[in-house]
Amino acid sequence: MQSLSLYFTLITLLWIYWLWTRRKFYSLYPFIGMAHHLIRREEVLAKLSVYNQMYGPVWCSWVGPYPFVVISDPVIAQEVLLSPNCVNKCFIYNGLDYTVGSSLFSLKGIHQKPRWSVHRKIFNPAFNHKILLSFIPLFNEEVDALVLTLDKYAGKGPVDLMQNIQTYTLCLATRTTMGGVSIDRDQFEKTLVQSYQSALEHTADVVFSPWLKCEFLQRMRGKQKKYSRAKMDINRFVRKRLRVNLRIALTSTCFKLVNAQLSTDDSGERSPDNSLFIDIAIENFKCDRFTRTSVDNECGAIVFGVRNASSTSSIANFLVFISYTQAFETTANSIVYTLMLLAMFPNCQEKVYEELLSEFPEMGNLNITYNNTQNLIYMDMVLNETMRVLAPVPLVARETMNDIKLSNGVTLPSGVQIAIDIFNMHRRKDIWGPEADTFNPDNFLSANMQNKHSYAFIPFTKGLRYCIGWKYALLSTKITLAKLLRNYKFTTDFKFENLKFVEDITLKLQQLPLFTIERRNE
Ligand code: HEM
Repeated sequence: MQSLSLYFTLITLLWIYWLWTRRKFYSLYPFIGMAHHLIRREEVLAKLSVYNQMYGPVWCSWVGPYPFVVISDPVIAQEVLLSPNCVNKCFIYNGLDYTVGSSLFSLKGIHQKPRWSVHRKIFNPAFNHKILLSFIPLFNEEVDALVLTLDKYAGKGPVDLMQNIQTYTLCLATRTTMGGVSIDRDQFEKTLVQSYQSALEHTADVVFSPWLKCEFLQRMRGKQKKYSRAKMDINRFVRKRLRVNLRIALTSTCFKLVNAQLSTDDSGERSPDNSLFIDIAIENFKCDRFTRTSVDNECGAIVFGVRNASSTSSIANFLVFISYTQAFETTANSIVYTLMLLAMFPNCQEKVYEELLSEFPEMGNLNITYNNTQNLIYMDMVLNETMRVLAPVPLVARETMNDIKLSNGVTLPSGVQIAIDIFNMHRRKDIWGPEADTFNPDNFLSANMQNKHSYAFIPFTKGLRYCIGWKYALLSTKITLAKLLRNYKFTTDFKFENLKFVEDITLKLQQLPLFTIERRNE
């Protein structure tokens, strides 16, 4: 017996040695695979890049017991993103269900209960072109308020823009998804944006280090109080807004019923393709297609990702995550990162400014229209290049529901996890040229885009589960950038080469550069 266990120990040690020494596996450890790389989030993207160089654009490893295929090849990414067998998100997103509650972002499309496709169909109309156009006056109004705020910093020392821009995009997200009522910006700035930051930090912790769901560990790290205060603030705010909107909706239903008895005229009714996100959620609640929890989760998630407070008492229940991130954090990041890159590459900033001067020759409060945004061709190139070189969501992940046969001859069995490494795919030198790692808006000249695969650039992903808010994000970002860059010049001492990236579900910078802002006189 003793010699048998000695024999097995020897075999195991030899096996570990073999894995260790073979170049192919030299850093993918047995038993845990690449799980240890997820703990230090500032290393994830750089490590994936090393593995991509070693194994090519499609390779496989393990995260604990889960087989993980990592893809940075546009052709294979397209096959995965278009496959109905890959519509489910990977197990890592379970961390979101834990903190946010299930929302469109993490819902599954499993065969018996295709909840994701049902919710997606219901919400698509809230993001249609007509609705988007109706938001333009509100976008203009909010940027004007932002410009007033930035005036305080013009001509003064270096400033951190992120807090101001996040407050701004949070106001926008709230007003456009939860109804156009005006917002108390001071309250947003002092409490909500900070609460959101804490909540987001906690969500990233839970997603990448699931053991941090343990309340005891949170307490040991001294973060429990901060997180629960954040969740209370956010929950209070969302519930207040929901209560007001529900009250208005239910009152208007009563009015409609009374009116219907008095007359058959229903001209006051809002057409279904002209409804806000919250209206759609509430309509579905009234006709029993959504539960009250679904309304809470979907509205909370689209703005904040807040989970139903009564459903669980754990510290992380209803914390913030990704759709909240989607609705305003990714948008805020894209705006600040574009300003940052233009500050680092002043020639590009001058080209944007010249384009803006010819579109808006007059100084003062601009009223930017949809047509104006369509004329800003160079601005489009700059925005695309920002999202190429700094992919706002660097990784997305799926799980196969059935076997799927890829065009490279590989069959992925059901239950395999797939990560699409958008960050490194956007920087592949064989696709984007030898300067792929630097910022050059000319990459998006139509002549340079002609021979590129349509999935080589996917900041909002493509395929079945592409970002529902992509047009909203692009339009609001363009209007914001146009007003800011027409009014101010941005500079920074920070160098592009010194940027260090953190995979925090969205792309973060280890150190965010400070900006100097100067008013333009022309
Ligand atoms: C620059 C801004 C944005 C970027 C880069 C972005 C990017 C993305 C990406 C990459 C995904 C796919 C995630 C995955 O497959 O795992 C996604 C999904 C999603 N996004 Fe966005 N997003 C942005 C803004 C927004 C906005 C403004 C909203 C809402 C108003 C939004 C709502 C959503 C939702 C609900 C999903 C899940 C869709 C589904 O699974 O059917 N996003 N986004």
